[in-house]
Amino acid sequence: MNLDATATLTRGRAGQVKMVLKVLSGPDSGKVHPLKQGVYTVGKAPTCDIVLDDKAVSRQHLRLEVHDEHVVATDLDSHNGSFCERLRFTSLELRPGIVITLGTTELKLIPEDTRERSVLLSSKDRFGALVGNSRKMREAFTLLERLAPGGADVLIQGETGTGKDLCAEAIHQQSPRKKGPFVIVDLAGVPPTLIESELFGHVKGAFTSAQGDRAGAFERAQNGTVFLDEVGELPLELQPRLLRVLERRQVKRVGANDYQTVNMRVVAATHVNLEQAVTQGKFRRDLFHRLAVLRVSLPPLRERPEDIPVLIDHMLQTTGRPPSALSDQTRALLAQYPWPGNVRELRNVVEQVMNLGEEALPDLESSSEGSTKVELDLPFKEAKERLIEGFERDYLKNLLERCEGNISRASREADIDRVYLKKLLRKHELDAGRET
Ligand SMILES: Nc1ncnc2c1ncn2[C@@H]1O[C@H](COP(=O)(O)OP(=O)(O)OP(=O)(O)O)[C@@H](O)[C@H]1O
Repeated sequence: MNLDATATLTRGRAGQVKMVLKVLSGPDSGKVHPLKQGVYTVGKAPTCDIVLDDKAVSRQHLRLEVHDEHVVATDLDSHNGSFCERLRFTSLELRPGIVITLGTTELKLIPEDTRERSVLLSSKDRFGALVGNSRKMREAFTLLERLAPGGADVLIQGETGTGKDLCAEAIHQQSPRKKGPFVIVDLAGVPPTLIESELFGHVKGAFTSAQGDRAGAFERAQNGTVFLDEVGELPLELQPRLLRVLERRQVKRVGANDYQTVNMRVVAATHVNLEQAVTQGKFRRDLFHRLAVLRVSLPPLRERPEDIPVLIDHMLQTTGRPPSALSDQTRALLAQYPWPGNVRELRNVVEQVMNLGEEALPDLESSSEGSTKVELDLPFKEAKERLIEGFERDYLKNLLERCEGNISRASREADIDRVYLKKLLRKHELDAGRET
């Protein structure tokens, strides 16, 4: 490595700031280094252009060559290595948005002119208690951030365990109604005979067991939000009454003569396909259209396997455990399972493993399409490598299929650098004829 040459190039740095390097974690967390075209050294030595006060970083750790739209990062034979997506690299072309790790320090490359936008985008890695880094979840978060502060009713669709409850609560919390009540009615959990009274309330004597007046959910949610979970379970005969509530904000208690005006927002959720329920005559078309004005879909976990590591880290963090609490082997196993019970099932398995140890990992059947399986009779290191290789191959195949072989799209969807993606595709011989 020719440090003199680097110094000459460094002096040649000129022009406008092209990008910034933001320190996301480690002792220098929060620091931002503007990068102009030219060469920078990164390391612990005070003579480096970007000094990191991290014991696990070498004195001269990394060299960055900043170009117009990309940066070439070269490891300077560092002791602990430079990593991207958990893979060690010696030289890598970095595109804006990418995160690299040196020691315990994570560094993110952000284009200067969109710094503000990037911060906003990264804040979309979560919405309330929901986390997710996949493109699909980020899109859902962007939509949710926009619609939550408004007053319009919302329909959340998603399979069981995809976070519909958490999503409804976060919408309430991020709305001007957050100081008001959040009233939940699980329509699948209330006996059909009681749903009417639960939703609309009743007056004394309206039916045999009505011993006093009772306000229904809509009234109880005054100035707040009503969450109608499993709205598809609402009996057909009650559906016109819900429509009236949505359209006129008026409710009449069972047995009462007059309507009362209510001021609340309705957030409804369903795991069934309501359009199909409409065609089957189980759900009123007018009610569906009224409910579906603002629709958010939470994708199943099998369609966003890249969220699995993020969710696992989040689960470990919320229970006060370090990321190392789960071995790479267990992580690889969890990452290749299709999770029919979605995030709830993943959370249950992670909790089980945390409490009982990794031996308690249930026998997760691998996806029918997947070729990844644990080969227990091999030496540990080899078995682990094969498992990870299998996961990478399955993941990439699925990614390419989803993106119809378009590499740029695949790189965006998987949120991995295009050059790195191409390298992975080459490694797994999946690159034939793909140049898009
Ligand atoms: N994106 C997410 N981030 C973090 N945790 C999540 C996420 N999605 C779901 N969970 C976890 O999964 C659990 C189940 O989520 P939730 O009850 O919101 O799902 P649901 O879609 O409402 O399921 P159901 O249809 O069965 O009621 C939550 O308690 C939470 O721990």
